[in-house]
Amino acid sequence: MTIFIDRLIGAIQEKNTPCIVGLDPALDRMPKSWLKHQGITPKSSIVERAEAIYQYNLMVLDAIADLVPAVKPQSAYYELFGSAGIIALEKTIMAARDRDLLVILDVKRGDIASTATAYAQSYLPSEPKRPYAADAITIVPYLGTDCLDPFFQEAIQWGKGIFVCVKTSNPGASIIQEQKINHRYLYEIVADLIKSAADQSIGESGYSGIGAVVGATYPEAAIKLRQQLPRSIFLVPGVGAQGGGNEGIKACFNPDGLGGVVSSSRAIMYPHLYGSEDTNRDTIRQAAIALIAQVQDILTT
Ligand SMILES: O=C(O)c1cc(=O)[nH]c(=O)n1[C@@H]1O[C@H](COP(=O)(O)O)[C@@H](O)[C@H]1O
Repeated sequence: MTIFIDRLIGAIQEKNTPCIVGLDPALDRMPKSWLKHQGITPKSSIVERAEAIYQYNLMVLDAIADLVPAVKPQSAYYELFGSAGIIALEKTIMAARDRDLLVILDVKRGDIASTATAYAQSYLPSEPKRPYAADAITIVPYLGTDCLDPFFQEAIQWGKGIFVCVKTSNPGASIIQEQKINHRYLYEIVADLIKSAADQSIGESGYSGIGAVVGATYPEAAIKLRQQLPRSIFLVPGVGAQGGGNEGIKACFNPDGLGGVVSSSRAIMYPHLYGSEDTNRDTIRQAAIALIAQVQDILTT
């Protein structure tokens, strides 16, 4: 069995980019012309809307599948439609796998040990054909080590990945994550909790799939965290729509040009909202190519 981290690093090297695309399908961001073409109106049923988000994802997947190593669906955009949305998420995961893309399912879960195990078994099952079968998930750390360990154990057992929210990209993150305890930031203490599981699960690629979410919006934190967790893979959001800069992206990578995946959702999925005249398969592809070029430039200079 080739474990998640080695498949991810292999796909990054094959596609020659650490950029990934977030699948956050929101009807109110989709072009009106596209919705009209799909027959979506204010009277459309929940099932029709959920099918529309799946169809939109197919357009995005077809535009970017050969360019990037992975996609990151955010569960909330699917849960919004109840069971129909869950079906749309399952179909999206399967469509991504069919296109040889790794799937990082963004669920940001966290709970007491017994429930954490159930979450991990739901999203990271050993059989790839199970619903929700993702390659990695995002989790939140604030219930403590007994919340983290079941996720780590399940992931290590089945060769999957975990991204712990260590320093998130949002503007309010510092109010909690930059609290100081004994002269150290809370995010550094959270990183300590990951280190031992990460060190015990280093793959042939030299990296560990026990990783961290580190926003591109906080370069100083990223520099510290890169030193603290040298072998962990970082999920790096906050580029594009959230304005994270080159410095923050660069800080998340090691000198070998590896160590992170740079994730962009809205700026890729909805080019018409970010300066492009239209959104279609071509403009989505162009948006992904632009991100890839930007990141390549950052990592090679
Ligand atoms: O885990 C994430 O992906 C994540 C972590 C974080 O710190 N900040 C963050 O924006 N995200 C996710 O990234 C997506 C937003 O990406 P953009 O549309 O590119 O800004 C949403 O799905 C967020 O939930």
